[in-house]
Amino acid sequence: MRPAADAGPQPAGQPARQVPALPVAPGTGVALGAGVALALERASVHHGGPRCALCDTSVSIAPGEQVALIGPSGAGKTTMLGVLGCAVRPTAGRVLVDGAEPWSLSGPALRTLRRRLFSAPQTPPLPPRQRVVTAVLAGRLPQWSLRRSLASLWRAREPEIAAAALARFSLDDRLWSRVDRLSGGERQRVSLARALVSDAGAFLIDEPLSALDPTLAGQTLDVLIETAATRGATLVCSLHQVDLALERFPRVIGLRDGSVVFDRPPSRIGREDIARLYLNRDAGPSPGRPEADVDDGSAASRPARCF
Ligand SMILES: Nc1ncnc2c1ncn2[C@@H]1O[C@H](COP(=O)(O)OP(=O)(O)OP(=O)(O)O)[C@@H](O)[C@H]1O
Repeated sequence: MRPAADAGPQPAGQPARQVPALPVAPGTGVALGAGVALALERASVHHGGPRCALCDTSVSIAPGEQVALIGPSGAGKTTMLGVLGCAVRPTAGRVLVDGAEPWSLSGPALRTLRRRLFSAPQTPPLPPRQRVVTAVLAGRLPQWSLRRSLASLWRAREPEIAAAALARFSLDDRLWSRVDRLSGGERQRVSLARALVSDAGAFLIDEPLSALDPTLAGQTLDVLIETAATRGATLVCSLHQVDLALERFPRVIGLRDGSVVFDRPPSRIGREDIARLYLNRDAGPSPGRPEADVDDGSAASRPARCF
């Protein structure tokens, strides 16, 4: 693993730039690097209709563990991340964060617990007219007082911290740009830079690579993985890039129809497992569809590398 200070993505063939290490958040009372334990116990979520978006699901994620969530559209990945991030309340079952049941806590205790979690949604909620520096430093709001947060809207505090985070994503030259002057991929990385400036013990990241080209996607994922590993933070990341999930994560959970189909290391996930996970049951088999790639018998024992 590369050291945190020089791990930012670099264009191929160019010498590595010197990137300052991220300063540590002072005085928050939250130990940087203390990973958060996350668990679902027979958790279900109904978003209103009869179908469950998450169906009687149990998983246990140790502090500092790195887990990829994969599965077809509508499988329940965002819903699972929402439940783990205490944004979505399970309609049945329990979620546990560091052993505590968030939905039974008082308001202030729940807010304290949520500070331990950093959730990055699929579509970054970045105000278009905001400066990038302000957008990134929003990742520090949970650890700032109200007064300091309001003051930061007027004048950016600690811009060097935002600059260091942006540098990890090769965006340091965009520090003072307006958000609406960024490309979709730049906006996505600005949103991820928020995770780097936060002192959360768990990163729950929903499809962080959807707007990125393949090279940037790999580099960006590496920054997230290295940052989490360096801090000992827990990382749960939903991905549609199955190859990257299998290459970069030690544990991969396959979700389909709100249920866990498999939950194991990539070395024990075969092409057949991937093909079944993504099987489109509305259409019959045809050449080029996932099941056509599966070798009968031996496929399940080989790591999948077919997407
Ligand atoms: N707010 C909502 N109201 C009603 N149904 C919802 C809501 N959010 C999600 N769903 C439904 O819950 C199911 C799971 O959705 P979810 O967004 O968790 O899937 P996903 O695996 O993240 O999908 P994608 O890969 O397309 O982002 C889907 O059937 C979806 O239509």
